[in-house]
Amino acid sequence: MRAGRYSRAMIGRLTLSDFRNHADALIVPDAAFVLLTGDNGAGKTNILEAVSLLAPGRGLRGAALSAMARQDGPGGFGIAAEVDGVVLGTGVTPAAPERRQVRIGGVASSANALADHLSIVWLTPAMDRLFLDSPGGRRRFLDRLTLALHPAHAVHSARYEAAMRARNRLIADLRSADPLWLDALEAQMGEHGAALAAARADLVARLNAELARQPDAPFARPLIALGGDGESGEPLGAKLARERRRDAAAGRTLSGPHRDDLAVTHVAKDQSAALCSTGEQKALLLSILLAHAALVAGERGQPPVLLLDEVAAHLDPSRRAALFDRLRASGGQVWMTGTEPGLFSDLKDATRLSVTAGKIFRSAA
Ligand SMILES: Nc1ncnc2c1ncn2[C@@H]1O[C@H](COP(=O)(O)OP(=O)(O)OP(=O)(O)O)[C@@H](O)[C@H]1O
Repeated sequence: MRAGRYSRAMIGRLTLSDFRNHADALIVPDAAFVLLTGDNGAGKTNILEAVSLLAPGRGLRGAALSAMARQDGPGGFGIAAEVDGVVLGTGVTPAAPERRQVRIGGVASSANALADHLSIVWLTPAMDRLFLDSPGGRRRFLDRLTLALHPAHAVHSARYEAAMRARNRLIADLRSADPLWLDALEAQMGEHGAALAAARADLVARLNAELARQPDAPFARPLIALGGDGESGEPLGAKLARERRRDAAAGRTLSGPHRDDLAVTHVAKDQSAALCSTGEQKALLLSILLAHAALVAGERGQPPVLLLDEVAAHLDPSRRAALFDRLRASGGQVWMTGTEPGLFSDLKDATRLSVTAGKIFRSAA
């Protein structure tokens, strides 16, 4: 456990330069809740996206870096945040608009190193269809949660994918493929695939244990299960070797953790999440994220920063009040957006900001 290295993970000061529609913005939160309200298109989600770039990856929209620099700006953008006295900075220069640069405490660093200073968890409207759409989105969600607890997950994932791509190329012409090379690739897939599956299974078990500790009402309690074909007990490497011909006919690898899925059940209703109402699905997702935030807090000794985009508007008043209570109890910093300031009127301990066309103003409670 590395928790001793972490202090209070709160963003004390955030500056944006030429990021999306924000030419020059400064936010100095002085409370656990940071509330961003304003009309559609004002630039609220853009601020959450900027914060999400203080973690490894492409942020909460998964967008291209070149799309983030302000149109009509000089090209390039910068984001800087003070986290417990250390300035985390990221951005791109006009000369290299697709090369993300990271500085930690003024020293050039890697995006992965950001995770040592700040842990960030988000929920956006784009995730509303998570239970309805294809398994790929659920796998990415699962892997994002897994990575927060198993830092090596990204490496196993990259090596597994690389070996699978190489295998897919070879089996496209199975007769002239070198069997020894296929053996080697399948052994790699077996090794990294087993690590992926184990980390995911560990995450799911810990999430379910955490969810069982959380109150059931008024939030829906989910039960999570991993669906996939890893149940047979046969090592993946051997299975892949046996299935070469079938995979060659299909033109791709049909077995392995790249086919896993996440099955979520609404416990009280004994119903799949996909059959639940829109608001119930949102509540299930929030329960999972809050349980995950509790796991991250336990692992790191520090709760993550939560970014909740347009979450309050989807909940009825009792669920909204319960959410605010749970968020306060989580002890972390929470950034929330909404078009209606009235949604947040019950929150006394908040930095209230109104956003209008890329300008940010302090607003009264
Ligand atoms: N690179 C960019 N340069 C300038 N403006 C941009 C850029 N990218 C996006 N925008 C603008 O940012 C605005 C969207 O901002 P954002 O998504 O933060 O809105 P929002 O306040 O969250 O709105 P909603 O309530 O509708 O979700 C749009 O008007 C869009 O044109």
